[in-house]
Amino acid sequence: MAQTVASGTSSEGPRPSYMYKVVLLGSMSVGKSSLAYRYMRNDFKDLLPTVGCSFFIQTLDLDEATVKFEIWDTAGQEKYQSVCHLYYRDAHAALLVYDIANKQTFGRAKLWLEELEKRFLPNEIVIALVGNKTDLAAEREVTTEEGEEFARTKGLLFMETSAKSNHQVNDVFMSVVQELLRREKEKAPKPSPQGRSTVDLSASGERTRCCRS
Ligand SMILES: Nc1nc2c(ncn2[C@@H]2O[C@H](COP(=O)(O)OP(=O)(O)OP(=O)(O)O)[C@@H](O)[C@H]2O)c(=O)[nH]1
Repeated sequence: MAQTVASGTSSEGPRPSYMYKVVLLGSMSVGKSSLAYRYMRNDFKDLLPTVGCSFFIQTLDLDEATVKFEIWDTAGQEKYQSVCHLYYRDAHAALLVYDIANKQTFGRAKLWLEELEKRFLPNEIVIALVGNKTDLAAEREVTTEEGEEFARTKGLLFMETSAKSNHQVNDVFMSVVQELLRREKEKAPKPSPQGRSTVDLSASGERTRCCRS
């Protein structure tokens, strides 16, 4: 994954700095833009449908690292689907968003997962399944258990949110960051018994990418 120069210091020495691209995918009107807007501005308002893609940058100063998040909000309308892969092809993480009050959008999230599975190697990208609009509890068509079960079988992070009532929006992005950082740690050089570092060559440098574009 993309590690840039060390920046800042902590009690344990210089803090590493990472840049991650996170892409929001899902059917039209599930609330992708609203989630991004809530996360970036802590606000909720009626937004126009996304045209193509919009892009935000958020910097997080965490204890263990500085993380620069590039958040790519894609358009859910069918007419933009053919260009979507251009937006997610070098992503480090994807949020597959559906509307808990619209079962069809849950089906579409599953199709998005198939698409990502074709284009990325296993574990190459962190994927979170996000059931949005929990404030519409009375209209719910997808149970929490259905979402959880699907995420569990596919090894995805899972969370239900409401961009409107600000339910777990920050938590979704934070759990994605934590998972990305956990994977960074896993790949970090491990000290050998003699005290010398061993480097996992398969995990260092540029990521191996799948063949499709
Ligand atoms: N009740 C409720 N409505 C929401 C929530 N999030 C978004 N909405 C509404 O759902 C509609 C679509 O929201 P957007 O954020 O534009 O959805 P989108 O997925 O970005 O849509 P596209 O840009 O067309 O792909 C808007 O009317 C929002 O106000 C939520 O958490 N609860």
